Amino acid sequence: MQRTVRVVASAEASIASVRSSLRPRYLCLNASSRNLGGAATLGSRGKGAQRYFSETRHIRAGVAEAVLKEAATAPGSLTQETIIKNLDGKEKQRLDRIRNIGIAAHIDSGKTTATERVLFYTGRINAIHEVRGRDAVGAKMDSMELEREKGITIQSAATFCDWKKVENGKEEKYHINLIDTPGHIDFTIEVERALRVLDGAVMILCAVSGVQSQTITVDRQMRRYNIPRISFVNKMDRAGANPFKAVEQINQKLKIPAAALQVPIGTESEFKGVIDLINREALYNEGPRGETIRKTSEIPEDLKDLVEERRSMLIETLADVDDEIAEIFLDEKVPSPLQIKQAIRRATIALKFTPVLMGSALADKSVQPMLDAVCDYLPNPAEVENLALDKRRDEQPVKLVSYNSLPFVGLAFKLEESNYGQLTYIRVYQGTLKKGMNVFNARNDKKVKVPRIVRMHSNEMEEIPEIGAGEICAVFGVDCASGDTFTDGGLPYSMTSMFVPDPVISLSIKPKQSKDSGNFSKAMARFQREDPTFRVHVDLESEETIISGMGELHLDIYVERMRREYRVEVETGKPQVAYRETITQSVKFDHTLKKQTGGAGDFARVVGYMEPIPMGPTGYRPPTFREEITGGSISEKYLYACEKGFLLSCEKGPLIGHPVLGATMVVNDGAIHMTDSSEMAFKNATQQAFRKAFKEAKPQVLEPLMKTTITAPNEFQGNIVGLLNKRNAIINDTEIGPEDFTLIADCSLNAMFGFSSQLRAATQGKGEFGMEFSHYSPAPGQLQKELVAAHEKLQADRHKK
Ligand SMILES: Nc1nc2c(ncn2[C@@H]2O[C@H](COP(=O)(O)OP(=O)(O)OP(=O)(O)O)[C@@H](O)[C@H]2O)c(=O)[nH]1
Repeated sequence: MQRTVRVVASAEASIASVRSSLRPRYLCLNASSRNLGGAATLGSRGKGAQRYFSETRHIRAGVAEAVLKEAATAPGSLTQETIIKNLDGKEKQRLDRIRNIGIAAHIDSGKTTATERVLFYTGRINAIHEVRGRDAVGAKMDSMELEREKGITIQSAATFCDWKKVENGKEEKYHINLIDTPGHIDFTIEVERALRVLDGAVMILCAVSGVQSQTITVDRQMRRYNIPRISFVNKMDRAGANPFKAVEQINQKLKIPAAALQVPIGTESEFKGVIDLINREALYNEGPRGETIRKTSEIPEDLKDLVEERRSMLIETLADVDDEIAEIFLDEKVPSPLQIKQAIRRATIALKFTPVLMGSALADKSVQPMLDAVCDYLPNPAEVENLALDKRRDEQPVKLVSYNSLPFVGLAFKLEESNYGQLTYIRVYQGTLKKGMNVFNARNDKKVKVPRIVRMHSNEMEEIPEIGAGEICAVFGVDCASGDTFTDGGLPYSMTSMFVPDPVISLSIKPKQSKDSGNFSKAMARFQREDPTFRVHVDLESEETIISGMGELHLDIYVERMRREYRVEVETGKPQVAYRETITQSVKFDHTLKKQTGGAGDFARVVGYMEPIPMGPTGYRPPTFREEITGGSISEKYLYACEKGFLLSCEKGPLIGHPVLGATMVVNDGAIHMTDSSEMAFKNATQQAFRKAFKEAKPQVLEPLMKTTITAPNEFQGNIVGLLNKRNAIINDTEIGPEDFTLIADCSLNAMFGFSSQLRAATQGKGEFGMEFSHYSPAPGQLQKELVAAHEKLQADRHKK
């Protein structure tokens, strides 16, 4: 399990220290049977202790808070379990009934369609609208006009709902905060930031395609943030649906033990419902939109064997990942349904297992059992370890506790511009966020007042006076950047933010009419604030505004949003690839900068060598600078200037003006002049030495290779292999399914421009593809020559001007 709870040397000792800081009479609380919120129990200290008992009852809430406060401020003072055990009953129950979940999957698996059902069955919406449906309304969670038009999710959308789960004839209400994320890799940051703040996820798979390229990406992202997940095999109504193939693929390809909790009743258009393997019960959806679940213990005769076979497989898989089931299994006994459920919960939260459910969102089948599974098997906020870094204590990690009366700590994970100003999504990790409260931004210590708090329901909102720990909300009027931590000012905490991939593609952009430049700048500033993978900079040489992002679709969407939301028509240049430059051999340098133009001159001499850095596990490494000066020929401050000069040079390589990777510069000697040397002289000398040495070190242009996944009906395989061969792609894997095939290849990004339209033409619009940055690799010789020549011409033209 990666979500290790930091077991502290002695939790009890810490409790003792907290207690000793309290007045002595509190010692009557028994450490082993502390029940701070419930009835305080009497210690074994006899009558003296008894005398204090009644007093303690009055202040026990205070003690609870003191212990918890200490737990939250002293790094590693208590284990998460101890803290949770000590939460008072009400608080425990509140947390127990909260689930913060995300829905993530490959493109078009049915995330939005499934979310629409969830909202309908939980009573959040009164009617179901389909993605690209005939009623032209569009699904609730695809609220952006562009999303509805294109039928894709571009931005993640947050909502919440209450699900009434029936357990043993009793209704239990769960509050679910839910984020629907986009499937396209171009919008991957939306998945990253959602997973960063969620406690669990539903991974949706297509019953026909099983694990697809983006499922693998999503799997990686879930692992990055230690997110427990349940799996939902959707589209069981489609021809060729096979949920067990999907289960097998989760085991094999994602390498996470998985087992089905259900078997389908009927397949394809005859798909009627599922059999719950744990209770051996058939579940049928009834009513116009499948809103009623009819449960019966009558299992269709032809499915009885399959039910027993799959039930045994479930128990066997659990025995591999859960000790309690392993023991029962070894004793050749059969676990009870309750034992199975508890084991699934334990193993899922421990990231050792994923339970697989199945259904068809579009056909309104078997979505409710998936919601039950969210409540049954995904963790509540108190069961997830969330850490902050304590700035006072050398950034040591501290556990945050989802307890309402602790000091507030929250993370701003997403920004969005709305009609009422900037909306900031916040996950409250600890404490309570109240309207009108002052919060502090841990990045810059700025104090901001929270004027309004809302709960988001896609693009609608509901104003609330406060929000407790473990919840997700949005606030207005709080100026910050994505990933900022907020506290109540008392705790010097900051939380680590999400992983932000580097952009791979850029293009120049400018408004067609100069009158639009105000709105153009506004749009740029907003998009950049909202999306950390969208970058904007002005190229100092060409004076052009350059936007960079994750792919053509990503940038196209922003250009389109500029037109629609800001009424700015823009001109864009040809998309440019984010090339890099490197060297392939070691060279020595000995460079002197000497200028004597009357008055004070400039003097700096730098001696050393430049060499390639060996590749790291993820490829070329960032450039590094080292000094190996002996005898103090260059002083510390000038060496610092040398390093600055080197790093500056690496931002724009000498070959084609792109950043440098995989090169190290070592300065091991030099000379200074008593009056003429300066930091500026050493910086410039290093830059000049770098340019010369770089060109001598057999430099190379590197191009990004993209892991490209293409799926299309089998009959088009030949066409697609032809298209890829033309692009010199390296095909790494081909998988042929009953209808479709999937091909995984490494392609140069440069060769993939315009591929989407060619793929459409070659597959009658039935092919799909996705690209994701894989690694940098030397560009083909001819391309390198062309790029260098083009860069030289550009430089010469600029000089002429
Ligand atoms: N046959 C069938 N089609 C479905 C099912 N669920 C969704 N679809 C269809 O699959 C397509 C994609 O559905 P979405 O809900 O937009 O999928 P998504 O995963 O949210 O898509 P992105 O966010 O763009 O990746 C739509 O045309 C849906 O109608 C299902 O259970 N069965």
